[in-house]
Amino acid sequence: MRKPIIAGNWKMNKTHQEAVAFMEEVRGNVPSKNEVETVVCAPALFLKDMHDKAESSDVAVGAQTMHFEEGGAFTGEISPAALQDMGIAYSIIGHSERREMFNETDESVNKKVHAAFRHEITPIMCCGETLEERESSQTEQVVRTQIEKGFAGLSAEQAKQVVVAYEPIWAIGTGKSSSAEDANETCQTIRQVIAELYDEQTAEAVRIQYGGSVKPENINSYLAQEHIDGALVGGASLKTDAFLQLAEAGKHE
Ligand SMILES: O=C[C@H](O)COP(=O)(O)O
Repeated sequence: MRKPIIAGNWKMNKTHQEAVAFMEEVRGNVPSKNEVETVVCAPALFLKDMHDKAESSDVAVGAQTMHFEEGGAFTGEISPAALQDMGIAYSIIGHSERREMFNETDESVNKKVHAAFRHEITPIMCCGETLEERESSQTEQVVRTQIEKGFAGLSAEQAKQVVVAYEPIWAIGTGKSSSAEDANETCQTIRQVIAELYDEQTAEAVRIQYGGSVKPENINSYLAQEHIDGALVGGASLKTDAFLQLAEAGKHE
């Protein structure tokens, strides 16, 4: 039985004041982490204060990206050691916006996943196809390559702890969500690729989120699917009431 994981990705939104106020509002109201993991991935500037505000609540705070190096001359970057030092236990890795606008590749994604494990950070590793790739029937091959390269060199024990976020790029922030059945089919492919890389038991343990225009009104249809274990939510995670509804939906998966 895989525990559902609902994660918000705020992207470059909110001020520090708004971020801390959000945590104040949600910290006592999210479902128990024994039933569903709830994470808010916020701009790095706010992480420490959000984490402090969460105290021992059931909502966790995550980063949206991190570097794979321990430290050094990487202007503007955030080290995994710094995240770990602040108590940050999750990081999104390889979001399509990072791949498209900040030159992240399957190779750097793989290095970041390894760095996350060195620092006790759970990687939320993103994959997904463009509209062009989908329309030319390349979805399976694209996702297969992203998973094979992203998981390279991980032990089975590490692989089990990776959270994969399947986000068809054409469904991100567009209001055009993938049908739950189509999303499930690709998530099943992802699980199959992991089974080929490792074994069935490892593949069955990996949690796979769907992301792309998820909101309180449609999350249940995704969570009802066999291979979907949660959601990575952008726009709808910015409002406390919607975020709490999404977290609550995870509880009933
Ligand atoms: O990381 C989240 C995704 O990019 C989805 O964003 P969205 O829910 O605004 O479509």
